[in-house]
Amino acid sequence: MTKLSVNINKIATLRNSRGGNNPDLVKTALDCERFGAQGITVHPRPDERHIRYQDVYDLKSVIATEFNIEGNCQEKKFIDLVLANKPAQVTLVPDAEGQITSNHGWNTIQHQQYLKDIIAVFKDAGIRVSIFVDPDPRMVEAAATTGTDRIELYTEGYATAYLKNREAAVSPYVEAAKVAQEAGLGLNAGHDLDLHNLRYFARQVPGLLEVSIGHALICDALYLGLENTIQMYLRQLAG
Ligand SMILES: CC(=O)[C@@H](O)[C@H](O)COP(=O)(O)O
Ligand SMILES: NCC(=O)COP(=O)(O)O
Repeated sequence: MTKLSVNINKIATLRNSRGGNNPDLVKTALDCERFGAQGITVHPRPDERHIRYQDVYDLKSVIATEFNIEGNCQEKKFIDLVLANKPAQVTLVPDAEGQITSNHGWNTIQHQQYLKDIIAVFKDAGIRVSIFVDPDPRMVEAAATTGTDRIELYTEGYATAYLKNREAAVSPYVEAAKVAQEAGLGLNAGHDLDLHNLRYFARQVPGLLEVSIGHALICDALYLGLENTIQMYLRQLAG
């Protein structure tokens, strides 16, 4: 079964736009769980433009499903935040400063030693580690030498190419997933997955343990309601 982890960054974006507490991020996370989400994902960024560091503490104390914190482990503040909260999973993303959103995976060959060292820190704290990678077999093979438990395949390329030719779009992801399986790595995926492209991806990619979805899901919820939307995403994953 592939788990759905709802990324609630966009709820925080909306809240921050007026400075108050509407919508309430913690309540939304609990509602996502109540509506069937099997995990909650946040991606605090150094400028706190959506998720604030304090949000992570507030969420950690109430979330009953899998809590996944994504972010840039080259920031000391991020490492301290994760170690203080001990989520079920940390996903390491190589964001450059000022990026609008995540737009590439780790070069696991170039940063192999750095990743080994930082992954050991999180694993010593009992936190499962996933690293964000492009669907490139060389990057997946090198990821397997870092000690990470899982990889998260960056799916923006799939989402963009899906409407033109879905077979070609998913093919590198299927290959990357096979390499991950052979190497004993767990497999997550995320970025720009939506109600149109999710079912095909989940059916084609072997061993998919979890998807994290935020932007499209929260946009859909504006029209369809949050409970209904989460149920619709879960149905895409059910086959
Ligand atoms: C890691 C990833 O794929 C991103 O999608 C991220 O979690 C979203 O971040 P933003 O909400 O800041 O665009
Ligand atoms: N890891 C990907 C994620 O959490 C959500 O990405 P998106 O659905 O907001 O593009």
